[in-house]
Amino acid sequence: MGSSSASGLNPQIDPNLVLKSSLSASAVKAPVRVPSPARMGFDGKSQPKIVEGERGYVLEDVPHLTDYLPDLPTHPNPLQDNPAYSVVKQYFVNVDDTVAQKIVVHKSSPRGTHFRRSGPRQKVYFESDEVHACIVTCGGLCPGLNTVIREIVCGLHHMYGVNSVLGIQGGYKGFYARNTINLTPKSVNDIHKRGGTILGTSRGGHDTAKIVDSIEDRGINQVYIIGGDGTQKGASVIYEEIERRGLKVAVAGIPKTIDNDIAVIDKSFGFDSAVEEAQRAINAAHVEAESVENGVGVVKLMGRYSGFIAMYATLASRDVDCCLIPESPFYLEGHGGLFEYMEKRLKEQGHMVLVVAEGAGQDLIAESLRSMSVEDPSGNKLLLDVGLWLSEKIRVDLANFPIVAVSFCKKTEDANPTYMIRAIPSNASDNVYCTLLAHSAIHGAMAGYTGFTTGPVNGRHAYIPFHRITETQNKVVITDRMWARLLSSTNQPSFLNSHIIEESKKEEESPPTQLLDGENCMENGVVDASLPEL
Ligand SMILES: Nc1ncnc2c1ncn2[C@@H]1O[C@H](COP(=O)(O)OP(=O)(O)OP(=O)(O)O)[C@@H](O)[C@H]1O
Ligand SMILES: O=P(O)(O)OC[C@H]1O[C@](O)(CO)[C@@H](O)[C@@H]1O
Ligand SMILES: [Mg+2]
Repeated sequence: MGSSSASGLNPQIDPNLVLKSSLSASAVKAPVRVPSPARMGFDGKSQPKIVEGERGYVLEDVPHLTDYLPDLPTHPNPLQDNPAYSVVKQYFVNVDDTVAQKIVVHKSSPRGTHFRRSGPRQKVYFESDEVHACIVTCGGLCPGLNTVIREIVCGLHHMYGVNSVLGIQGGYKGFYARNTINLTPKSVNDIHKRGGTILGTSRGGHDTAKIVDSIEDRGINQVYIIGGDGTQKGASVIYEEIERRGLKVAVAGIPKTIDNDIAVIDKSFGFDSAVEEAQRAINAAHVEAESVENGVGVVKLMGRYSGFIAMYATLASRDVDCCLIPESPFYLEGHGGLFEYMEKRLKEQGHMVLVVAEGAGQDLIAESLRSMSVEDPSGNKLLLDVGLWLSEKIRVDLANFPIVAVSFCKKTEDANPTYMIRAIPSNASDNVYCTLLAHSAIHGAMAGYTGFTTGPVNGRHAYIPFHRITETQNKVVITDRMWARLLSSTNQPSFLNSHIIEESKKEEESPPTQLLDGENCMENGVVDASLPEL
């Protein structure tokens, strides 16, 4: 059965590659529960695992259990005997396969950054009946959470014969403050048809030591963590503590964010569903606005720091006259301001629809309300209600504008579908995407990878080190072509003077994350990752 072939880097890796971190040389020898400083820096954080190859090739690799437990035995992957999968030619991913972060290159470009390709490996590091997995969902809701839960449970069972999967209830704090539930293919069979998460979720309450104690006490050896940027930061410290304690426990993150603000990956699950649902709210606001003289519909959508939902909902709808997002500062009065544009628009067509991301204009509102900054239990800034504020401003202040009829803004609708768009079940394409994410995470954990997040990079699923997706946030680049498309489709002002545009262009000249760099991914659009291959 078991052959102990694995080292921190895959043993079959291209010999031309040069290992930059010191992991294999200094890895701890003892097999179980040995505190392992091997890849830890002085601050107790894992060091990035960088491998360099020819012509500027760089692999930003993810940790492997054998980095700190070098003598772990391997086992043949049970998928090779699975009638559904064994027919596939080359079902197993080659150990040297990596996914390029940049796909738009020039003749003389270096080969650039790569991530390890996800998918099933020939050898696995867990036997079926040895696996005790758990799943936790943290942060805000997002369409597709239940689908990911379902597919982890069913995938582990059907592909790897795993029967022990625990659901941790109520987010991170559930590890030490709540009972667990057993998840079986039968119990999760229909959950993808429901919104929310059957496990419950929460913000705050991340106590690393207590969480890892609970993992150890319960004998859990695969931890699947579904959540946004905060959750992935939490997953990273859990992984570090597990490595420090020398436990054979794989930690796999599955990125969840309705705002699509997670860097590196093409698109987050639930985003498409949310944009689709937002169309209904925009339609409703349009019908209302159109039905009265000078009617204005204000639709507030989610997007704390990133305006992707608002931007895509606007681009898709064609009924929106102005889209306001956190990345694009705006002002109300004076030349080039919102009110001037609204006057013009209302004179032209007698009604208008504004889409506003909840994080837009926060400075403006704070100025006018002189409010205090408050945080939620996870430390996220609580936002002031831009929808309500803007509707009120329009109702009161814009009515004083000289050219506008007295009846102006008699009716200003503040449609607030903010929470509506995240409580729905995922749509068809998100469902398929969630399945691939779940499978990808399972294959990675079974193959002994740990401390990773999984997601599509240019349409191919990859294992990405935690720090790569937590160090920056994905944002709409307002000097990029996608935002220009939006401006040209709504005809709204850019609210920027040429000086600001030049400054922001300069800022973006430093190497950005993949999604900040328009050239990588459909001109800073969202790559269609609905049917990527593992
Ligand atoms: N830096 C951090 N270190 C450890 N845990 C963290 C960190 N930041 C956030 N967390 C934990 O992660 C969980 C989720 O964080 P948060 O509420 O910010 O949601 P999120 O994962 O970012 O999702 P959303 O997209 O909904 O904001 C919380 O339990 C929080 O305590
Ligand atoms: O009200 P809650 O649950 O804290 O979540 C609101 C936040 O969650 C998000 O949807 C992120 O998941 C943000 O867009 C929004 O600001
Ligand atoms: Mg967050």
